[in-house]
Amino acid sequence: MANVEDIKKELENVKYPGFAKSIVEFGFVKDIQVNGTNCLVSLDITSTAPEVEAQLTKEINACLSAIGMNLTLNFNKPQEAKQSSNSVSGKNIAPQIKKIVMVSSGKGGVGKSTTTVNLAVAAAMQGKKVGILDADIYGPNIPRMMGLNGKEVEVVGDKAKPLNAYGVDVMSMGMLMEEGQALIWRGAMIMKAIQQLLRDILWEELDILFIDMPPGTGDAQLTLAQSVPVSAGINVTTPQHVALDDSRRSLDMFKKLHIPVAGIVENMSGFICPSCNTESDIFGMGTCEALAVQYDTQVLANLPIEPAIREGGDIGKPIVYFNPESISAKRYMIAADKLIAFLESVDDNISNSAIQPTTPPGVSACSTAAKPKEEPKKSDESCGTGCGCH
Ligand SMILES: Nc1ncnc2c1ncn2[C@@H]1O[C@H](COP(=O)(O)OP(=O)(O)OP(=O)(O)O)[C@@H](O)[C@H]1O
Repeated sequence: MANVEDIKKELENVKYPGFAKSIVEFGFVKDIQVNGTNCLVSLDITSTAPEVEAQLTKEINACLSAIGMNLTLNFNKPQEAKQSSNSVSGKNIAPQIKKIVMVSSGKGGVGKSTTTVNLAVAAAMQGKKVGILDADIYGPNIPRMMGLNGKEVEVVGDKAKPLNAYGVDVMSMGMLMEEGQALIWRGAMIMKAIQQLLRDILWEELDILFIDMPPGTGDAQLTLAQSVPVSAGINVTTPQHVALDDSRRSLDMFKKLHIPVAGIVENMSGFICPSCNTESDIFGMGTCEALAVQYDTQVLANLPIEPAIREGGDIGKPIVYFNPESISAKRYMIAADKLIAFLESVDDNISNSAIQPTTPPGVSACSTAAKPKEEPKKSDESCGTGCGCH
């Protein structure tokens, strides 16, 4: 009859799936109890995968029945992470935020920060409690665009308080680091910084937190998706074909990270002449429509090149707040409205009401405000400034 030593010897022949070492060498065999021809083996394993447990059960059974033992196996394994949201790790390090919106672009300079600022202010103007996290470590422009450049961050205990402008809470890498520092940042540092910006900032209860990401599809995007459930992704692009190629990468990334796509913002789409206030096509307009169809999403807005948008960014006075009657402001308002409706549908249709643990089931952070009417000016005549209108 076999004793504990005999059984241990047999178990030395059982390799841990995928490795050359045995379960004994790994130290996974925690206890062996023998009672006549019955034995109880307890294993601590590191994998939650059911196939690992199944394979070990099969192999241990085979080798112990060969020496006439009846086996009872006990597995002690880690809890499987709940996959109730797109948060790959199942973690949510910022549960007081109901909806997180990742604003991304395939490449830099297409107007991602401008879009983030104006959409966030538009959502706040529609009654939402909104925040912006400027995670663009390579070019943290949000403080300037929100008129917060040079403002001191208040520290409470070991946490920092976001600043507020135009009803929006704002925190930026730019407010917390020395100038130029980010240029040497790589993978792990970016990941740590993003997690800290979510965990160590005193974010209040927010309906929507917009996150202005660094351009591209790298570590920052992955870290964010692994740290919090992201309810929606917005892709900002320009209508030129080369930008659209980058956009595809960005939209593919959303797909891979299981981030529902709220839509595409086609920025610098046409030109609004400051003299005659008419819109004309410069680089192409409307090319994102086909992209949206391809990715089963919508175009949230076509934003023209409008000098007032750039000026508003430069002096920290977002157009949507300071010039709400402008064509661009109205388009931002409609885009925010579409986004809010989308965020509601994420709750209703994608059945991920647990996407944010603090939102009780059935309660949405969002309501749909009345759509502002857009009244683009029609003009039959050129203003004579060469804007291209006719
Ligand atoms: N629709 C627009 N009309 C006029 N100017 C615009 C428009 N959109 C953006 N800009 C201007 O273009 C410049 C780049 O915009 P922004 O900083 O928002 O781009 P970004 O994609 O966030 O860039 P980065 O990759 O450097 O962070 C800014 O000066 C901004 O004011």
